[in-house]
Amino acid sequence: MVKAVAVITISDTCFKDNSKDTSGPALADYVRELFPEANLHTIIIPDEKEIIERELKYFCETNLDLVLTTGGTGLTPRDVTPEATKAIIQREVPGITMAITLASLKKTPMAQLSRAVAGVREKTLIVNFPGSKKAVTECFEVVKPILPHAISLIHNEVAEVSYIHNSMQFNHTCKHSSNVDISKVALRPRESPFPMVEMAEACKMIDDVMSEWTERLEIVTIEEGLGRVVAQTLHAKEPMPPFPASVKDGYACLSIDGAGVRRVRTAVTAGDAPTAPLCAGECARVNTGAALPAGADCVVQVEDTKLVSASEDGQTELEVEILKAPEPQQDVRNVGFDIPMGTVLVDKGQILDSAKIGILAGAGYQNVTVRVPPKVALLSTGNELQEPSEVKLKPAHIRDSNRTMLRVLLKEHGYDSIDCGIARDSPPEIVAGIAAALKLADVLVCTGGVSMGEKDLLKPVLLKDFNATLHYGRVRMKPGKPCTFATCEFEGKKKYIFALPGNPVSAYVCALVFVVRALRVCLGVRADWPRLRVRLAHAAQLDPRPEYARAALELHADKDMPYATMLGSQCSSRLLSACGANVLLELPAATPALQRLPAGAVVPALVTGRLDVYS
Ligand SMILES: Nc1nc2c(c(=O)[nH]1)N[C@H]1C(S)=C(S)[C@@H](COP(=O)(O)OP(=O)(O)OC[C@H]3O[C@@H](n4cnc5c(N)ncnc54)[C@H](O)[C@@H]3O)O[C@H]1N2
Ligand code: MOO
Ligand SMILES: [Mg+2]
Repeated sequence: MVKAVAVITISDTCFKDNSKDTSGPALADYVRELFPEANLHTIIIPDEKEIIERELKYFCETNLDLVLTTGGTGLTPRDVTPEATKAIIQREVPGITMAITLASLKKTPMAQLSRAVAGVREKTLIVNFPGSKKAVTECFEVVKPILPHAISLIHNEVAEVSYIHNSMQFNHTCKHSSNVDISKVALRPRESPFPMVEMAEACKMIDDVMSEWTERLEIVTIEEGLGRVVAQTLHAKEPMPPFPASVKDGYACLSIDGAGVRRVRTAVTAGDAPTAPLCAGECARVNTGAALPAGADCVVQVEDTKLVSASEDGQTELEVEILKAPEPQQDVRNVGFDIPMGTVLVDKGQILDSAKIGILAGAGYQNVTVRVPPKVALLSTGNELQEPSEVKLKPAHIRDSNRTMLRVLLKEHGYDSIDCGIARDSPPEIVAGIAAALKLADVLVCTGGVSMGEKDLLKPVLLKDFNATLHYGRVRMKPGKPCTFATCEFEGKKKYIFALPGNPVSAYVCALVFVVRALRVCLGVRADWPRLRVRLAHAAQLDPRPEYARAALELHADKDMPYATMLGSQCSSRLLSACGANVLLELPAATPALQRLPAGAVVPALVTGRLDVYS
């Protein structure tokens, strides 16, 4: 447990004018995020070796767990932070500075000029960072995953260390079997050992991992292909129209005849094969879509003609007057006008919609080869869960809503899934539930048991019993913080596991932003949800985590942008907040300066629902 941290800004300039300090506040924010329960001390001191040494010693003597400095690590004569740090530490930790330098060198050759030091005095870890906000941000990312563990090691926290060792096998190569003892509640870690990754990192991990998925194909009828991703490019094997066709109901003529009286030689309605070619001075009555007789090169609509003579019974037109001289090709669709032969009708990677299916039908295709998404299994976990169909609830029980919600959420977005029931909160039951699901599916989506309680067994079971690689175990997002993405080998095949939080809204949001994304990556289609800029219809309180707020859009023709109304309390348990939502608003994390967005503020919104269905 990290109780106290100090962030020291070391800079003559910032010491004189505190408002110039940007790296210190940035570092303080990162520390608050990583150790929300720790007391945080922030000070600004000048580039004076004695003062730096005195302050570092003071913080070590007052038993701080961690001291981070920013500034004074470069080559100017006033840069003395490394010297002061070296003078007071008892053990150097060169790996930390090496890791920072290696990572920074990828971004800038200037990293060669940093002389930062990391080390331990008594029970305090001290790490020097450079003095810019950008550098602090990049360097903190590098050390973030090891800080809790390093501090536990310094404090010799045996239980925590062993758990962290096991859980830290993700991202790394040491895939030895885990010895996490999850049966002893007193030994559970008091702080999550899983680094909190940013949303963008989590998405990138999904994209990298899921893009390994090898394409699987199946042939379906074009109608069954609705919403599916086409795996082969289909061309027009014949032109559309296959004959020169009239665009209007009128008279097919020779444009060279100009205006004037014509003999109506024949009538051609749609579907009639044209008769003998027209000669000069003749026309043919035609309907929209009818084939033009040979010789005709234009159509004059009936409105631009006058009857000159007819048979006595009024059944037959004998002569008409063309009132205005027609242009060549007027109101004619020539062969291939709509679709020239060889045109790409649907391209590999496109999603079939009604128009494309119509085109394929018109072009004589009956079947289409489409990509097959991975098989998805759904598993709920929790001792408190009963089947939704059960009429009577046992004391302290609830009905499982996640499985049904996820099944239809996936269906809504075009994916089938296999229901694998409920596993109780015991390691053998969870192992059995996961194993049964992995036998049937490539992707397992389970809910519950990923947070910090003694019954939250998913991560330890995945690590220990499935030797899984955890790509991430926490994400800086609300809802969905403990969301987990893992892969493992099972019966010789790679499996992909999304362990979503049990809270219904967390499961809903994580399924949209992670699971649907992963399935889209497998199909090789655009993975991101479309983003709109929308205005808040009301003020919104910001959370320390970036938030996906469920909202309904109102589309007003007279307003410059759609207006978004959040759907009541955004508590993670309250699925009513997602009912009727067609967007997830991407609300930024609160900062000391910005705690609330006013009504009318513009925010990005992920369009996850239908915009034509709103109340
Ligand atoms: N000490 C801490 N506690 C919690 C933290 C934390 O960081 N420290 N994180 C909170 C957050 S954020 C979330 S989200 C939840 C995640 O919980 P779990 O994934 O461990 O899920 P459970 O504990 O099993 O259940 C949570 C909640 O959801 C209900 N639930 C579970 N499954 C279903 C289902 N299939 N259908 C309907 N409702 C379900 C369950 O009854 C609980 O009420 O943890 C916080 N705690
Ligand atoms: O992240 Mo949890 O999903 O806030 O409730
Ligand atoms: Mg829990």
